[in-house]
Amino acid sequence: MSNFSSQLRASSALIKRLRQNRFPSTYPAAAAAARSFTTTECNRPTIVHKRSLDILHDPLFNKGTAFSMTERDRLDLRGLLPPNVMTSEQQIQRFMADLKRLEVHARDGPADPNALAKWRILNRLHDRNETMYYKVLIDNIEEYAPIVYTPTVGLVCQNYSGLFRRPRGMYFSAEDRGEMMSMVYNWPAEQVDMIVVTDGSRILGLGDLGVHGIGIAVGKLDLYVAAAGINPQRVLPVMIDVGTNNEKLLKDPLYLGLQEHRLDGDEYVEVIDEFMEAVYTRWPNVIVQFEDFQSKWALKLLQRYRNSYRMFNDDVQGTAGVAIAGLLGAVRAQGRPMIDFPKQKIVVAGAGSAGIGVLNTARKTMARMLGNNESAFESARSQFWVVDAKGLITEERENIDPDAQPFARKVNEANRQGLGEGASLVEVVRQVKPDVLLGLSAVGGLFSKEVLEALKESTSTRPAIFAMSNPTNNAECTPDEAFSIVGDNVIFASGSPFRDVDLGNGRVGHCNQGNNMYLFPGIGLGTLLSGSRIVSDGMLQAASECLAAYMTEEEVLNGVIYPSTSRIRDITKEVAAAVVKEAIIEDLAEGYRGVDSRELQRLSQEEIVEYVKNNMWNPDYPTLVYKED
Ligand SMILES: NC(=O)c1ccc[n+]([C@@H]2O[C@H](COP(=O)([O-])OP(=O)(O)OC[C@H]3O[C@@H](n4cnc5c(N)ncnc54)[C@H](O)[C@@H]3O)[C@@H](O)[C@H]2O)c1
Ligand SMILES: O=C(O)C[C@H](O)C(=O)O
Ligand SMILES: [Mg+2]
Repeated sequence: MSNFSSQLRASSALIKRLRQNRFPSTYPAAAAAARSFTTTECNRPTIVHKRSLDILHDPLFNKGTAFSMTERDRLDLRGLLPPNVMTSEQQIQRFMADLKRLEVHARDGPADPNALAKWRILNRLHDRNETMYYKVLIDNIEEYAPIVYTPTVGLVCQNYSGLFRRPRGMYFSAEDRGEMMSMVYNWPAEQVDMIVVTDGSRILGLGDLGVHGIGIAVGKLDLYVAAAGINPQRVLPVMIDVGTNNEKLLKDPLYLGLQEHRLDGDEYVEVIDEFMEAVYTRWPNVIVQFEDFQSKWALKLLQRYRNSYRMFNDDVQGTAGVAIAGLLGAVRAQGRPMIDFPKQKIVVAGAGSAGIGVLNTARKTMARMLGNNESAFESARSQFWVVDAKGLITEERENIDPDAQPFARKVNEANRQGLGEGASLVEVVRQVKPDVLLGLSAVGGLFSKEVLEALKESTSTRPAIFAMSNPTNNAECTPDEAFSIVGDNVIFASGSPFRDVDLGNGRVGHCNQGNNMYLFPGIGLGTLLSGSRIVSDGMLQAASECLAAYMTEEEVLNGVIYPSTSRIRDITKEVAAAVVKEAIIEDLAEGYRGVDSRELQRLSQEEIVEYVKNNMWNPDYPTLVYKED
């Protein structure tokens, strides 16, 4: 038993007795009992008549991270705050550090020097008035998605210790093992539709940010509300804090999470298992989106849970769908039919959870187009050249990651191309002359001048560059670099938003945002409204195909392969409808609320879209009626 849990257990008798203090002081016996715990009049406990979130949301009683563990147990706060208990001095230190940081960022900070300041103002509104917050967000989504979501959300996570004011969501820490099944009941909502959970181990391309990664779950759920119309009262951001391997955070006295190295192996899996069991016990219909788990666990956990729970991994599956839609758009932009996709030579830089997700799905998509059999699947493999931190992956690679193994080039194939194990990205691009260069490496500037110069020799009439790593500084190249070095004709997409490029004479080099935000809200909403117990490959494929088909011929020929963010609510509705339809076709749809599976089966395509639309929450004030308990 850890020191922490033994302290807790020893204090349980005391907790029970202190609970008596809730009696009003007109009860003489209780008042006397209360007095027996106080030494002087001035530290006599304050009587409160609320617990849980009501306490945190009441500025009169809220102590934030300074609630002691015994107080957290007494007031049903366990799990509603990050695990590290702070002193009031530390709280003030964090606040002051944050205040000063704003000045620093205003002088020489990120591209939008006011981004963090805007985030704070929006965040305060979020804390005060949710309906108004989402109205502002929906009505100005193009302007504020980059603030509440990528890229600013990355900066928010990096500075979370200073930005933290009120908790949002739940924290399950390694110290909560054995308690999660009861802790979930500390969350006040009877119904939860969407959970986005992270363990903070790989936040965007920023690495292990530990408990501060909760910001990413909050940002994703903001899009669930704004784009998919999930009711904000039914979303739950979750941080599973199993420690951090970020040495800076481990040494930082102001870090909000557990200051120990990450759990690993069976111990780690047991924590995630316990969390999954707990949330599905309380909310059997919830959908859990896994977000920003390091690749080491992302793929394993997906395989572990995807056949028994309603869950998906956004970085693996959402990203793959968005990338495929973009890759098909790039084929169309060359004036060729989508069915020519299997002829594309694709160099992928990055073989982590996102890269592997894209590779597997792209290969399957090609195989389907080539006849959907074993030999089609085998021949599709040869379209990909995969480069990771150690260079080109071939079968000669020692200790090759099993997930990357299917994409390792045969040695003789590589040699024929003048390449060998570990060849550099620039060599690979020079020799392969690919149609597409796709980056999910988290390395900013990886598509250097040399690499882009090499891409000019592409055999494609219109090469495509996907610099998908986030946030902005981690993009493999900028659209300016792409258009100026490779040429005006290039198709360009990046994970984080950039401005379009002025090519002169009124021509525009379009910068597409190739981000999984175009799919995950629709996948979640479609799964919810279909009532499917799992998120099948077919449902994911339907989502991706819907996004691919959303763009008109004229748009793609102009280099526009993804919709603008201003259309995100519309595309999400369409994607959700495609997911519902596929669930019906696969006989997975069990219905939602008053609509059962038979009724769903009778709906026409238009009626499915209407059904989705009618179930999307809108930011309008409801009429309020008061009733006594
Ligand atoms: N646009 C999107 O929608 C989207 C979605 C998911 C992930 N991403 C981004 O993708 C990036 C990677 O995510 P991940 O989970 O796969 O991370 P990861 O850290 O697991 O994988 C990174 C991969 O890049 C490789 N790499 C590192 N240095 C390299 C180099 N110099 N050349 C070539 N490859 C190199 C690594 O070997 C590894 O295979 C992150 O920046 C993330 O933000 C973007
Ligand atoms: O969060 C994003 O913007 C996309 C993606 O999920 C990522 O991890 O980079
Ligand atoms: Mg992610």
